[in-house]
Amino acid sequence: MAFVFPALVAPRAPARCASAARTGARLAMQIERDGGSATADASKKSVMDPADSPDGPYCEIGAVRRVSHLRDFLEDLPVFANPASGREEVARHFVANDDLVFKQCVVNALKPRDMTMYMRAGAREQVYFQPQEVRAAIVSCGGLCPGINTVIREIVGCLQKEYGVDTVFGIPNGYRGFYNGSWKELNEETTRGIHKLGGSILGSSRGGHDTQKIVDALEVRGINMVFIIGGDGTIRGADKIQLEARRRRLKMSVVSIPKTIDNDIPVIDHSFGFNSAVEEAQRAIDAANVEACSYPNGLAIVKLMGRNSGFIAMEATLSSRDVDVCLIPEESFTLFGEVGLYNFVKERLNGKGYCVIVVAEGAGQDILACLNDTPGFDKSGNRTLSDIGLHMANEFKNAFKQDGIEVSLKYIDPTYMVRAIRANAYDNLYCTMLSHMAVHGAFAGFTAFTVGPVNGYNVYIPIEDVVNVKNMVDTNDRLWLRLVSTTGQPRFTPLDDQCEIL
Ligand SMILES: Nc1ncnc2c1ncn2[C@@H]1O[C@H](COP(=O)(O)OP(=O)(O)O)[C@@H](O)[C@H]1O
Ligand SMILES: O=P(O)(O)OC[C@H]1O[C@](O)(COP(=O)(O)O)[C@@H](O)[C@@H]1O
Ligand SMILES: [Mg+2]
Repeated sequence: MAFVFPALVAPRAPARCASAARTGARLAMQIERDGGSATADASKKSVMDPADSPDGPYCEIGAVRRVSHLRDFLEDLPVFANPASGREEVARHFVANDDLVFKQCVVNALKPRDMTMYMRAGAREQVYFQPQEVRAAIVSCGGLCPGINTVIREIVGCLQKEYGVDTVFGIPNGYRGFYNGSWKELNEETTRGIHKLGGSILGSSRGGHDTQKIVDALEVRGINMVFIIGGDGTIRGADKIQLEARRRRLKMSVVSIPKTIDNDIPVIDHSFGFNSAVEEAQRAIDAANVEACSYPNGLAIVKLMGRNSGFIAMEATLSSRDVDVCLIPEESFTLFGEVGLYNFVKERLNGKGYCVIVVAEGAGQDILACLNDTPGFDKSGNRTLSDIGLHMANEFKNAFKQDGIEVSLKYIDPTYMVRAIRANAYDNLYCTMLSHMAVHGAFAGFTAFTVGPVNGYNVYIPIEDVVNVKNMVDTNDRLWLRLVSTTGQPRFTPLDDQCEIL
């Protein structure tokens, strides 16, 4: 089978391409030989000369991000036909292991292209589990996020309805529940209607990850598919579980379903629940706007979640358009001084008559760090944040009083209200696709992977690609620049500091 990419016109390749076509062909063969668990590592970049391309137009080959397969450490693993093979309407949508999705889809024909490719997610023709042997477990960890229940429901639904699996357990209260809690059987009945609920029917927690105890519990109960819903911390925990399962040579697919309200997981387009959160955050901004414009010198501050990444604040601001200033962790600011926020607020009150500020909870932590002696940490080891919104409100209240200016100041903190809602229609659909893809990946024998959309296509991503990098707002990107042009906010840092940051 030829390994052919959709034609992508690019400049004629330089001389180094002479052996590249051979490398490409080698890569194609390797993928084929491995039954599709694509084996090229990230360093294997190569370029195919147009003259050598069987397809005519120029194409480039390389950098397929490999997803681990159980066969990598278990020899002679039996392979079976997908139980849905007999259903023509399903079988025609089987995804081949050499179907790939480019990470970078917008290219400049004259510039080098990031050739990273991910394996397209979806049901495979060949599977490595028989439905009757599967014993699956689902756990949710870390902070809540709209859509967790939809994910739980859809994993159960896909396992049981699409593949005919009997046994699916729900693990209570996060990682600790594997070894310290009563597991609950999940099925159509116990998951009916849960996609309309916020939170997680399984419960969640921070801390409590004990790799040995978790894998012991999984081994004792004969679990061979583990679906782990959680954010960056959870994914690091999932990585440890899969490594230990591999060390013990267990036939166990460990699958991460990325969850975060903060949208801080890299590679994927955005995380589930984020859309619902932005929608809900706007309600708080609406309220702030009404309060601010209804009183003389109305000033409203809305604090939104976003520990290290200000995506919710940025997108809620951009979609609301009623915001004067948006502050995110990615851009430092000063409250006072010539270029400080306070002066800008005064200008808006003088000009427009009122002012609305949106602040992500992780913004301005450097300002607060000077006031706190020792930083705190939660049970997962995340630094606990001081309340920047409240601090700003108090500081401004005092400053206005000192300046003899009467203001009507309202501080709105809807953080948990934004996080605890049910998923909206968009996220319910997103979670459905995501969960089904996770199940298909596990049945196909893949492990140590996470799943999510890249350029709109669901793909399987090696866990190692997402564990140590955070997705953050790029303040040089056009989305942030658009926000700045909407709000008209300047940089609230002295020019010297700006140079340092740049
Ligand atoms: N480095 C790590 N190794 C193992 N487990 C971890 C690690 N970091 C976090 N965890 C576990 O993952 C779970 C969730 O992590 P947390 O940071 O609270 O939320 P999130 O996964 O949403 O980022 C917790 O049970 C925590 O103990
Ligand atoms: O639930 P807690 O412990 O109060 O934590 C709040 C934190 O959880 C989050 O909502 C999400 O954090 P995680 O995705 O890491 O779980 C952050 O935005 C916020 O800082
Ligand atoms: Mg986290």
